[in-house]
Amino acid sequence: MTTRTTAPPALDVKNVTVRFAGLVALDDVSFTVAPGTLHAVIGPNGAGKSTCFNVLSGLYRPTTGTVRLGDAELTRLAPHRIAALGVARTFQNIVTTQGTVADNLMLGRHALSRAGFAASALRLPRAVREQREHLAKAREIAELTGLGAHFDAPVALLSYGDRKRVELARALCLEPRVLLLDEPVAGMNAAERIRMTEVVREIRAELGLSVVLVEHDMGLVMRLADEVTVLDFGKAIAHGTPDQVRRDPEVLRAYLGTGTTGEDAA
Ligand SMILES: Nc1ncnc2c1ncn2[C@@H]1O[C@H](COP(=O)(O)OP(=O)(O)OP(=O)(O)O)[C@@H](O)[C@H]1O
Repeated sequence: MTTRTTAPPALDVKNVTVRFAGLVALDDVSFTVAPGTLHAVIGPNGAGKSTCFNVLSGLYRPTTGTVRLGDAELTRLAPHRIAALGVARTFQNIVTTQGTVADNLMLGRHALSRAGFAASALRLPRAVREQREHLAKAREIAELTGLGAHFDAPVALLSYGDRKRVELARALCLEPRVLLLDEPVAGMNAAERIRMTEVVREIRAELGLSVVLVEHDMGLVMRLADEVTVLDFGKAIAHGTPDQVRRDPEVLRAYLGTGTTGEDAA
């Protein structure tokens, strides 16, 4: 896998508010994901984490506020335009059980294809060459995410942990500069969580991309995050390193107020 030499631009979330009818799901939220860092967004249930992710990936338009990736304003772009600027996301719920691992990763390469449909269908030399290059890249990403041995296997036959990593690998096939990880270990057993933690570490080291992580598993957040933003009732109540936020009185109040404590809730 080629290691990226240029750092991704900063991702800047500025004064973002999202209103649904009378409800304020995000209330004037600002934070910056510094280039090449892993930034976690945590908070109790209903705090606004998914809303925040949906704004970053373009599924929701904020009522006010902006999201910028370097010089590019993402705020009003459609999801596929945001993806084309190098922001890829995973989804909390695994959506695919169709096809092989290779098929799914090639879907992730689709947005990067230059040869048109007709050229591919006619198997013109340029299209054939491009297809071969995409397949080689997909195989590299499968290796990096621990799926190399399953490259030609049907996804439906894989374990839950492996399928979650197919979802991650599919997003990586877009060669993103920023990866949005939506609860990557949800529903996993302890061994699968450890494996996913290792893989996230490896992709960061190898690809140098920025990662935004929404995750309920506080152990994972504390092990992986460089910086954490804590949401509560739509407001950002704390920012800092994992150590700083875990000792922040406002954060403790937010979690204790929901009846959850310790490392298993976010
Ligand atoms: N499409 C929507 N329409 C109306 N209200 C919504 C919508 N999406 C989210 N909300 C509300 O916005 C608030 C924030 O929800 P959100 O799903 O962002 O929280 P969350 O932190 O991701 O919660 P969880 O940890 O339970 O997934 C909640 O009160 C939720 O009911």
